[in-house]
Amino acid sequence: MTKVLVSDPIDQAGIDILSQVAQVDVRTGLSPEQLVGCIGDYDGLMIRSGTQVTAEVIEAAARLRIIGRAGVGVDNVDVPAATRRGVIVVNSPEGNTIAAAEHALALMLSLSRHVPHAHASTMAGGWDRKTYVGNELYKKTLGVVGLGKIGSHVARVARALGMDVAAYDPFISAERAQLLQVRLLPLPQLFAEADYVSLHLPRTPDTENLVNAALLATMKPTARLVNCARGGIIDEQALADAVENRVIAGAAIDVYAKEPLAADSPLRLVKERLILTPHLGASTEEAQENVAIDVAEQIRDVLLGLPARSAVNIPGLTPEVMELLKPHLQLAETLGLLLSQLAGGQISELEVRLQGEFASHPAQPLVVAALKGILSAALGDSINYVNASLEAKERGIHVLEVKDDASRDFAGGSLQLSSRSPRGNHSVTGAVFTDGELRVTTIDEFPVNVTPSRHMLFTRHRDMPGIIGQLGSLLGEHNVNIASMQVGRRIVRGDAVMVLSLDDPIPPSLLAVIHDINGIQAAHPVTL
Ligand SMILES: NC(=O)C1=CN([C@@H]2O[C@H](COP(=O)(O)OP(=O)(O)OC[C@H]3O[C@@H](n4cnc5c(N)ncnc54)[C@H](O)[C@@H]3O)[C@@H](O)[C@H]2O)C=CC1
Ligand SMILES: O=C(O)C(=O)COP(=O)(O)O
Repeated sequence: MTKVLVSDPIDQAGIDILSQVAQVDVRTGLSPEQLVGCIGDYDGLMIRSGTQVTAEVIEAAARLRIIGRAGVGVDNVDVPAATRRGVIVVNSPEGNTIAAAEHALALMLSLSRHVPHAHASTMAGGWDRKTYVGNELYKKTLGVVGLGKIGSHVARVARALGMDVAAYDPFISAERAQLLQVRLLPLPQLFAEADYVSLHLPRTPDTENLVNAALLATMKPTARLVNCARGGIIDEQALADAVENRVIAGAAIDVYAKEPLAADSPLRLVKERLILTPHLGASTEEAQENVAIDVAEQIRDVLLGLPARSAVNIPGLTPEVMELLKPHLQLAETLGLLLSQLAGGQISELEVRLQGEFASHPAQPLVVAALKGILSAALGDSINYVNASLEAKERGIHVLEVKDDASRDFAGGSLQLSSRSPRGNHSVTGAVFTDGELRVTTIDEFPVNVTPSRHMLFTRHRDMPGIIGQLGSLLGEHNVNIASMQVGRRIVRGDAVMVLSLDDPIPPSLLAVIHDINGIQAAHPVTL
């Protein structure tokens, strides 16, 4: 009997769809231990943001074929662990967009007119018409950080309210911003100019604590901050201090670094000018019906052997073709992520070259997997195999697909990604060895032979005595353990590349020191 576990509150419409193909057990509020103890009985799992699907849970899920996230963010799912186990992860990229946008706007208006505090004061018997004098949004400047689906809708409504809208989004083209009648600004300028800042970007290693004490201090003392995106993007202690000390005029927060928000959180001590809601951005009847139906249909389809339309980690292909291409898709995505970090930002052209036996595979899934890897730094959970091509097109990435079956560099063929960007051209090549292991075989013009690992460091340098030793010693001094090291060069004492697989991430402060080593021309930390 096919069984599906629903471990967070899901609209009945979704339960009804699942019941067409499976026994559905609704068990919310499970402890991590309880979830690990029961997940082995289930073929499908449906969640929202409350359930933590850890590697331990996935390890225990012997029968699990699909995890359905009824919403956008899958940061509560160990997606790499699911992919390694061949468990499809799907989400609903658009089902709660309007709900989240409207909650951000509701918080902006509530902040401006002190609604919650005025309500509490009146309910307590007060009649205070002085303390709660507010401000208008009309003709004020809104700064949107992350001009994606939700950020774009917030911008549209804000403009209808008579606001001037600016945005910071390093991955959005000027044409798209112009279409939305939004000015693109660098982040520091946006925070300095805005009367309101609203965050609508994913939580990624690059956005962790993006809004810190220093950035908050650049805001106008009359400015207000709203976060309906993800916790962890704002340093919560810094925010509590900034509101308490009137560095900014107020803030409204819906999401938190760790949820539920701790009882002793510094945010709970701020009595005025701060509004807190318990992750309600998607909590409307309409959104919950949307996401429940969207994801339940995908779970049903996958359990019936059909492709999923919003697969986060595996393309919408039949499971049989998937099984055949899985290592090749993982290689393409890994090379894409690697290339995006070597290119350092907006890629304008991508060539995907299928060489040797690779040329016999369908190209589109590999192109899509490469694009997913390239865009994953920008889009986090929102990028998947279904929307990667569209998102790339919207970001002005021109894709070239080349099949070169004459190439004989590796028995199983190889895949080469080459990029053009304002910061130069780069290329990476990889192959899938007979044991199924992925290998990076060239970086730019240099031959290497590296197994991708979670933390890596790539350097371009002059081939000279001592440089390898210096880098090794420096990493050791900062407790960064080297798993493997490879040097690629064309001529002795010429230009060279070094590839290190690391057990630990490179702290930003260490990267600056690495750049200062004599002979180092470039250094790129990569997290896969
Ligand atoms: N509070 C809630 O209940 C909800 C929260 N969310 C969260 O809202 C966020 C946005 O969701 P969507 O608009 O659907 O995603 P989206 O993918 O459509 O838009 C995200 C945008 O952020 C941009 N971005 C990525 N890194 C950036 C950076 N470092 N600086 C500036 N911009 C950056 C991307 O280019 C993209 O345009 C997601 O993190 C999602 O999890 C979504 C729904 C409900
Ligand atoms: O869709 C998202 O990313 C959300 O944050 C919504 O979270 P929820 O489903 O309301 O727990």
